[in-house]
Amino acid sequence: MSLNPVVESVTARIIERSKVSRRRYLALMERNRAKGVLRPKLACGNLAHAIAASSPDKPDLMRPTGTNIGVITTYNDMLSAHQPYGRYPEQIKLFAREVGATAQVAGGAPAMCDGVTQGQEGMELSLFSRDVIAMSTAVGLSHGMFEGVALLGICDKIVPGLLMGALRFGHLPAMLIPAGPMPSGLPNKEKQRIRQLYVQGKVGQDELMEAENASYHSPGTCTFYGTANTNQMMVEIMGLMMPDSAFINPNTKLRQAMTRSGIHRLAEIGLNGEDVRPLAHCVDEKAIVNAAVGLLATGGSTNHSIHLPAIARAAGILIDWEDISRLSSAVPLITRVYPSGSEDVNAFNRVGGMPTVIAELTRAGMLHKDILTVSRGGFSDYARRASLEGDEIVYTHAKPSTDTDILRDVATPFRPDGGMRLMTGNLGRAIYKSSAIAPEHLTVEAPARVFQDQHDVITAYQNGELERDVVVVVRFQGPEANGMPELHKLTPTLGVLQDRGFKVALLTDGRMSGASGKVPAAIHVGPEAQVGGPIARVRDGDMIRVCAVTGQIEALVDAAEWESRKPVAPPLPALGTGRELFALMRSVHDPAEAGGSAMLAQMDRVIEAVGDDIH
Ligand SMILES: O=C(O)[C@H](O)[C@@H](O)[C@H](O)[C@H](O)COP(=O)(O)O
Ligand code: SF4
Repeated sequence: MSLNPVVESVTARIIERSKVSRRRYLALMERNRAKGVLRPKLACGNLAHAIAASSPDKPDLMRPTGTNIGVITTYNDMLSAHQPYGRYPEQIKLFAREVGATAQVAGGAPAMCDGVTQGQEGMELSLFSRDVIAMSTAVGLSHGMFEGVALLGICDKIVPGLLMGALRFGHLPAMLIPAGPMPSGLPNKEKQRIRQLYVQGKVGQDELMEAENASYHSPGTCTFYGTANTNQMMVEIMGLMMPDSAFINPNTKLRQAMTRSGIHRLAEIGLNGEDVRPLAHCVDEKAIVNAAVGLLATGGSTNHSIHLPAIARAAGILIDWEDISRLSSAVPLITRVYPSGSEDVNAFNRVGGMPTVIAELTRAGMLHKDILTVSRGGFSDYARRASLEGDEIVYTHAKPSTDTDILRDVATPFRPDGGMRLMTGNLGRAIYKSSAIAPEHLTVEAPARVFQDQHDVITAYQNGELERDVVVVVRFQGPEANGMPELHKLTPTLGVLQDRGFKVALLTDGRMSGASGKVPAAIHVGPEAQVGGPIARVRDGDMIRVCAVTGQIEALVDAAEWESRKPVAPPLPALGTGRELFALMRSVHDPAEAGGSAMLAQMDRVIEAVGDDIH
């Protein structure tokens, strides 16, 4: 099947828009390769420091012709998904030695668990922690000791941050090394039901705690299709991890075999390997479009409407929400995984998983087949299912889905269009995830109730003030205001109101979790309230229309009255829990649609100043 014309035209539009920035990016990566810091150029003192503690690998590390893999690890015990990484570096060193290579931990990067910080002050550090991760990745790789990079990360801001940092060392080949989802526990839908019972006072804290522990019960990624698992999908469909490696559970033989084969392959594609594949050439416009297509076809996290533009920017590629919306009009929704469906990622993987998704979308002409991947055979390798025969991984062609309630073919999709769209109107621009919304809720027109703090919404509910059709407006939640937190704690409360038959929608310049689902939400509204955006003009009682059918976010207020209104003044910045440390980033960031990064906003200024005078 030839390439879908919308995919083709959006790709062409992105290539055209990115011509200058992509040219400069590739020139800088060539400068890094030709004149940058690489192991053979280190002085004796530099090298001695780098290998002082690295017996028994010292002799190999002294050989400039070998392959030394730099590991960036984001291990900590806060993220169940990252807990398995604690043992990975020692395993990776062993696997590297098996093929005459070496590995060293180049550095670590922080990782925030958005589940631990959800509804807490720490969530206000979450989005900008992605920049900290990118810069930490750069600090590790700046040692210049490496011919290849192994990135250990899975969750929300971590994979985007790792890629943003590693792409600035795009002259080096790199690979994401996943660790996989935890085995299924209490079903996500049942967890959500018990949360709603708790909100209504029908179950107590002990029952809620028991349900939460039964849902989040062991090492591995949470099993809903949120931002973390959307990351895994995205990295796999970009060909930046080994084929069919995203959704294998931790602590299994296949998982360990996949890590081993990844490290062996990384030695082959490293700068001194026989099949060099620099990250800068793997992440091109077509790979970015493949990621966007995967996001839409699988009903992935709304956070990727921010992360994908940021990752693309780090590779000199410019995408916007119009690109995503245009693709969404052509890309069918072919998976339903919680919150868009009832089943979890383990079930998704069981019924066919990424190989079946990639095979199906490729067959339908929805994906670029000619992208450079870390796998030897190229993109077609990713339409293959991995299994173990003894200790060896064998690949077989992907099979059709075995459960069409979870995964379908393109000819019989859940929806003819993707799970996400751009919303516009007199309230600005926003993103709306439609894949998890029942058809009867796609248009909500109701009076506004305005808040400036998510916790006040729950208080208003508890005081019985929201028992009606309502558009809950939560503003001053943008990157400039307080770091653009997720407001996912509102989901159970708004879900209760919706279940009672009220027309309910959320409108916010903040974010929602990839795990948020059933309640209509127009999010990432820009310009944000903090910079005087129109959302700062909304008053209690204004009729607001949130319509995913027409793509509209509209304050139904007399035009002259609307134009005459002044934006309300911002609240004072919040201090405590380290939030004051991030004031720097809140003052210089890009808007959400351009990726919401403070680091990239400033980077682009210096790149613009240097222009083509790269040397
Ligand atoms: O974007 C995401 O996918 C979320 O940030 C997710 O990583 C977060 O952890 C949720 O908050 C978990 O869901 P609960 O908060 O419902 O447990
Ligand atoms: S998926 Fe979310 S809640 Fe689960 S470990 Fe990752 S960041 Fe934490």
